Amino acid sequence: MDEGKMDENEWGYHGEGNKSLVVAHAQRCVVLRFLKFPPNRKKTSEEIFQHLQSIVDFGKSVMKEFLGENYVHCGEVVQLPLDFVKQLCLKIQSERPESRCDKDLDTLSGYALCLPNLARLQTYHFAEHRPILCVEIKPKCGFIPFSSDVTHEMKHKVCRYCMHQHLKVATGKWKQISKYCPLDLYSGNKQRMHFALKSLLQEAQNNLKIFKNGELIYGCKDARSPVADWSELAHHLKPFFFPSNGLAGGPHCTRAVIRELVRVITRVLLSGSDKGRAGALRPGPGPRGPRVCEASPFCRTLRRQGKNTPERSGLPKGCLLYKTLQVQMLDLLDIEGLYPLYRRVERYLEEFPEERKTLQIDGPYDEAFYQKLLDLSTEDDGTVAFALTKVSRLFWKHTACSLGS
Ligand SMILES: O=P(O)(O)O[C@@H]1[C@@H](OP(=O)(O)O)[C@H](OP(=O)(O)O)[C@H](O)[C@H](OP(=O)(O)O)[C@H]1OP(=O)(O)O
Ligand SMILES: Nc1ncnc2c1ncn2[C@@H]1O[C@H](COP(=O)(O)OP(=O)(O)OP(=O)(O)O)[C@@H](O)[C@H]1O
Repeated sequence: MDEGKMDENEWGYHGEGNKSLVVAHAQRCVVLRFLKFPPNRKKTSEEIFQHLQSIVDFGKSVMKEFLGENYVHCGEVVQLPLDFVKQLCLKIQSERPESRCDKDLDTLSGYALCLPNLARLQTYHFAEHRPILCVEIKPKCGFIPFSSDVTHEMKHKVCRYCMHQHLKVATGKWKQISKYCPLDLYSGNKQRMHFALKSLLQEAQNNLKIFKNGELIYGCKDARSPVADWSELAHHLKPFFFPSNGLAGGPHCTRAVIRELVRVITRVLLSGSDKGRAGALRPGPGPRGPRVCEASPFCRTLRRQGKNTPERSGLPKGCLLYKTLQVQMLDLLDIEGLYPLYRRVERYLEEFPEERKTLQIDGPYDEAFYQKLLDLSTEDDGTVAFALTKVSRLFWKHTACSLGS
C-alpha cells in the first residue's frame, strides 16, 4: 500500500466493534482497522502507535503460536496522511450504526492497522469463478467455570453467554433471547452443533455475519436492524451450494440451503490440522466444568422428553474449535478468582509505576511474555508475578472468545 497516495473514495465502511472501526478497499483485498475512543478521551499519537503495535505483537507471539500460522493474520501498523483519515471519517459517518456512535474514530494520530480483508480472502483457487463466502462467528466462552473461586451456584450451571442474554434483552441491546449456547457449539456433537448454528442464524445478534465477495449479506447491526430474512440469504447462497441444481425457490429450497450451510460450517469448525501449540495445552489439574448449560434450549427439550442430556462427543484434537476452547480454558480462576489478583497488580503499580515496563504490562508481547503465560502453577505464592500471569491469561481467553472468521 502506498501510504503517500491515499484516496478516501477508494475505501468503504466495512464494520465496527466496541474498540475498532474497519474500512475496506474497493478493489484490493485489504482493510484498515482504526481505533475508536469516547469523544473526550484524548490519546497521544505515540500511545495509539504503541497500542496498535502491541495488538500486532500479541497476534504474532501469542495467538499465532497457539492457533497456528493459517489462522491468525496480524497485519502491520501503517501511518496515513491525516487529511485522508479526516475525509474518510466524514465519508463513512452516515453508514455507522447509531448504537456505535458513542465513540469516534481516531483521526488525530494517523495510525491504523493494515490487514488482509478476510471477507474476501481467496484460500482456494477454483477453476471456475465462484463467489467468495465468508462466515464470521464470535463464538463466546465455550465452557462453564470450574473454579472453586466461583461463589454463585448458578454460574456452575448456566454459561456466561446464556446469562448475559437476559441482561442484553432487558437493557434493549437485543430484541429477543437467542437459543444459541456456546456449549452446544463446542460440544463436538453434530446434532448439538447444528442446533447451535441454526440458532445463531435465527438470532444472529453480534455473533454471526455472512459476507459474499466482501459484502455483508446477513447479520445484524443493532436491535433496530430489520429481522433477518432466511429466504433472502438462501437466494444469495443457492448458486454457491447448488450451482447446477434446479431447486426451485420457496420454503423447501430455503430450508435445504440453510441445512447445507449449517453442515458446511460444522465441517469447517471440526476440521484443521494446522500446527499450533494449543493442542498441547494442559489447562491444569482439577475437575472440568459441566458439559451442558442448563439454559440451553436444546438440552432443556431433551430433558423434558425424558432423554438423557447428550454427552459432549468431544472435539477432534487440533480442530479449530478445539484450539480456541483450549485457549479459553487457560483462564482457570474465573473473574471471581481473578479480581483480587488484578487488584494486587493494580496496587503494586500504584506504588511502583516505573515497574510497568519491566513487567511488560503494555508489551512488548514477545517470546519472553509468551513463556510467562505458559506458567501453569496454581499455587498462589503471593507475588505480583503470579497475579500478573493469571490476569494476562484472562485477556488471552477473551481474545479467544471473540475469534472466528
Ligand atoms: O462481555 P460480553 O460477553 O458482553 O462481551 C463484550 C462484547 O459483547 P458481545 O459479545 O458482542 O455481546 C462486546 O462486543 P460489542 O460491543 O457488542 O461488539 C465487546 O467485544 C466487549 O469487549 P471489549 O469491552 O471491547 O474488550 C466484550 O466484553 P468482554 O467480554 O471482552 O469483557
Ligand atoms: N481483517 C479483517 N477483514 C475483514 N473484516 C474485518 C477484519 N477485521 C475486522 N473486520 C470486521 O470488522 C468488524 C469489527 O472488527 P473487530 O471485531 O475487530 O472490532 P473490535 O471493536 O475490536 O471488536 P469488539 O466488539 O470485540 O471489541 C468485525 O466484526 C469484522 O466484520
